[in-house]
Amino acid sequence: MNARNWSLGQLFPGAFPADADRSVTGVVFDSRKAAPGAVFVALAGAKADGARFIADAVARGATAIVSGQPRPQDLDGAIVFAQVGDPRLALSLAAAVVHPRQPATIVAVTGTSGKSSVADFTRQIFQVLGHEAASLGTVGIVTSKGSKYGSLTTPDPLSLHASLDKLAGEGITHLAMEASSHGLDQRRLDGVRLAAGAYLNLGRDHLDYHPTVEDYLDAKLRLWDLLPAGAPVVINRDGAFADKASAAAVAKGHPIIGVGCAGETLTLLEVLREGFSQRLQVRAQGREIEVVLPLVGDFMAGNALVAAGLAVAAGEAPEAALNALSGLVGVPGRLERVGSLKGGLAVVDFAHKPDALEAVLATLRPYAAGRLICVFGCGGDRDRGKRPVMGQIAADLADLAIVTDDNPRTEDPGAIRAEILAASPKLTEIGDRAKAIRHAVGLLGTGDVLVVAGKGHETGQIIGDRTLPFSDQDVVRAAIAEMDQ
Ligand SMILES: CC(=O)N[C@H]1[C@@H](OP(=O)(O)OP(=O)(O)OC[C@H]2O[C@@H](n3ccc(=O)[nH]c3=O)[C@H](O)[C@@H]2O)O[C@H](CO)[C@@H](O)[C@@H]1O[C@H](C)C(=O)N[C@@H](C)C(=O)N[C@H](CCC(=O)O)C(=O)O
Ligand SMILES: Nc1ncnc2c1ncn2[C@@H]1O[C@H](COP(=O)(O)OP(=O)(O)OP(=O)(O)O)[C@@H](O)[C@H]1O
Ligand SMILES: N[C@H](CCC[C@H](N)C(=O)O)C(=O)O
Ligand SMILES: [Mg+2]
Repeated sequence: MNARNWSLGQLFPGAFPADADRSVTGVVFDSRKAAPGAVFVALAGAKADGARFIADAVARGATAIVSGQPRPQDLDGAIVFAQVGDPRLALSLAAAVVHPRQPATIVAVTGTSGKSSVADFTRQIFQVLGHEAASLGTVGIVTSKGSKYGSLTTPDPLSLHASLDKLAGEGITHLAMEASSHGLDQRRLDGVRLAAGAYLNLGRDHLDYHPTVEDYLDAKLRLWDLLPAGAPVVINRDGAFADKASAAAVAKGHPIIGVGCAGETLTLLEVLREGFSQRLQVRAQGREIEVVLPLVGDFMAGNALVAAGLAVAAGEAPEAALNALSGLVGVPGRLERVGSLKGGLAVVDFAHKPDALEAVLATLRPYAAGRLICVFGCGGDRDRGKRPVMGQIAADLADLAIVTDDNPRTEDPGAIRAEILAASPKLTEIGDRAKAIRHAVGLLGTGDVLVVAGKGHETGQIIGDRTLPFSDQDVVRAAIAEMDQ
């Protein structure tokens, strides 16, 4: 809770006409965090209705309530109360008042796959071009001074605005952030002053939360509503549903920076694979520019161009943005080459959804003169429908696919594996993730490539409500060290 006070009129303009001058000590949306004098915003959530916790917030000292529902009849008369149409929006706007500073230039990227990579690459481009830059998303907050891990891709509005305020205070002028579909749907970014947005692609994910794919796409395209009039939008023209994303941007009057093979602003003309790098020919402003991208994979080239597009949207010269790509460093746990054993290569990747698994296996296939081996699983308490789909992809695209556990959370790990294994008799099963990885490393021989997919940068395995320390990279390295005798 912050030391200073705010008036309710400042925090929630128009919501408390009679009590606008009343001051509160802070804003909370979780009753358990309510301190004396706070305003509690009751949110209708996926698991619970926040209105049920109004009494709890008051018992802990809250003196004002904002809710989507009418005033509870038994609420103490001394407590001020406002009913608003969209409590999540009200919360986000209030969070931006409580934590007022933001980096001057903030860009956001949405899409099913590649957001973390694009946010990181955009930060790197901004840094190369001389700006104090940060990125914020699944891998946490990253600046030139280091990184701080956070558990959500798009944090809740109070944490998000506290971070933006702190970054601005530290002198960060440029920020690239991820906009998850949950974050957009739940209005977590509505108080962020964005300069530009980007759309990558759309595949199957989060259908446990979004009722349909259309609803999922609509949530992503809310990003355009958050941009000021005339702010540019970067579209990966090669991504699924790019036409819909661009039609929605045009309808809202946003100019488009199209990138990719079908892009009109940064046009990818040719890609030549050179070991673990690739040589890109890109046309920008009528000129052909050659970029040596020190990263593997067609989709990483696409991500890099979206990042360059965001830098252009933020006012950088296209050629300068493209030239900065030659110094890009890969993101932890995204096609990360961890080690080699007996002429075989081990890679760790964050693919935990069908499109990503398909893309990563297709990307690694040309590197596998021998066998392509895949160890993967599916998270518990997440979209069940993707399990057999991922099982089929692994069976089709890998020579050997081992199904293992990946954050079973509150589900029965064996039951999750069974849903994946049902896709194909070709799949094998080793439940314990460390054992599965060790077994796969032991199979490596000349020309083989092993990809351990699903956890990427994660440092824990979530079993029940406990998170046990676990790192795919550490297990791979330890297995290699043990077997490389
Ligand atoms: C499904 C989902 O998105 N849930 C998020 C949502 O919680 P919710 O509002 O649905 O919470 P709820 O449990 O139903 O409770 C409703 C309200 O009652 C309040 N409450 C609850 C208990 C109590 O005693 N008192 C009280 O006041 C809660 O604080 C909440 O405000 O809003 C919370 C605050 O913003 C989030 O922390 C929470 O994320 C949960 C932990 C989560 O796991 N989210 C994941 C699925 C997520 O958001 N993932 C995306 C995408 C990831 C990606 O693909 O990259 C992300 O951005 O990370
Ligand atoms: N443009 C892309 N198209 C398809 N797959 C991709 C793309 N970019 C990355 N991937 C795959 O998706 C995985 C996750 O990449 P990244 O973390 O950059 O995406 P994300 O959108 O942030 O994912 P999440 O929503 O899970 O945080 C990568 O490890 C890779 O397997
Ligand atoms: N942000 C994603 C990450 C999933 C990572 C994967 N390891 C899993 O647990 O399914 C989610 O929370 O759905
Ligand atoms: Mg991410």
